[in-house]
Amino acid sequence: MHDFLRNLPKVELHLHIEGSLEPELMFALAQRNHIDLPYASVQEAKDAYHFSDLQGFLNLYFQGMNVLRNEEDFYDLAMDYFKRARGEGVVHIDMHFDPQAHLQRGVPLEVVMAGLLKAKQEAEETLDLSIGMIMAFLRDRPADEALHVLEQAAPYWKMLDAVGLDSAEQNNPPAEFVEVFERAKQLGLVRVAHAGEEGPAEYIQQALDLLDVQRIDHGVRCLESDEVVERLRSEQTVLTVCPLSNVSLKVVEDLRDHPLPKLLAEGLKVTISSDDPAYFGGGMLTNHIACAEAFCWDETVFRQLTRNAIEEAFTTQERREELLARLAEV
Ligand code: HPA
Ligand SMILES: [Zn+2]
Repeated sequence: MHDFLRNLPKVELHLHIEGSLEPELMFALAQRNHIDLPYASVQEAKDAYHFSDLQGFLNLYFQGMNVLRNEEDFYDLAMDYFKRARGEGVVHIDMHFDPQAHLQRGVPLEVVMAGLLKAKQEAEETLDLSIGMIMAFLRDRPADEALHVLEQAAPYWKMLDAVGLDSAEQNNPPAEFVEVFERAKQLGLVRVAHAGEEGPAEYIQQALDLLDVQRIDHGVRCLESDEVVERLRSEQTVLTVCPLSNVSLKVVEDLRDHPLPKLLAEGLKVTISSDDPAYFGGGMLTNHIACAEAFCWDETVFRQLTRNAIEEAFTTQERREELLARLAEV
């Protein structure tokens, strides 16, 4: 099974590139940029990665990314992850990034974009990896600020595959971001949103109705509403489920209690991603192996999940067909 899962042409639809910052690279960048870290060693950083909820994680996530200052740092961050993911058999990644988290620290959007776009181009040319770009807005910051960032990103609109919505979900409903997402739609940008991770099924409904999203990131709490499940099933809206993330952030107690099998049994379009692999115990392969063990899934299930992800990946029709052909050969 491990060999099969490694060889499976895995497609990751839900990955925060800032959450791929491994402690080793954090230390290297801290040294390069003369920044003091709150950890004495790589091991001490790893030991701190125990969370009781999403906010507990976000505090360390925003602190960790403080070492990212220059174009080269963003390039190194992304290339480091792309190479690691490719080594695990990943063939496509839709990458969220959080401009506001960098702008707040005085890092210009141009620096972020230049580093990430350079890494994307190099990965696509040399690693047999395709990369989608999702510019995410922080839902615990004012919607006005998000709108301003969207306008500021005008030189990059053509290079974005979608806009997203992330960060602390509870009490920050999609409804607050209607204007921002309407503007994105007017610009021809696809929309996605985190919903139903810590927040209620109602937020999934809002994301679909008010933000007109094409994907729901996480979405596991849809099971609390028959109406929302029916809607997701009939529209075959893809859910980007992140199993080890949900365990780390205590959305579920244990992977064996995870609603993934139930989501599949409900006929929903489920996929598997790693979310923030440096913080949640591993990347795509680790997530797949953990699911195989927890749910005793056979190859058929993983083929279906991978087919779902390929069909929904932000890439060309030609690349999707190529990846489907590769899936058929495994
Ligand atoms: O899992 C997450 N949820 C919400 N926001 C995030 N930003 C990075 N990771 C996450
Ligand atoms: Zn996420």
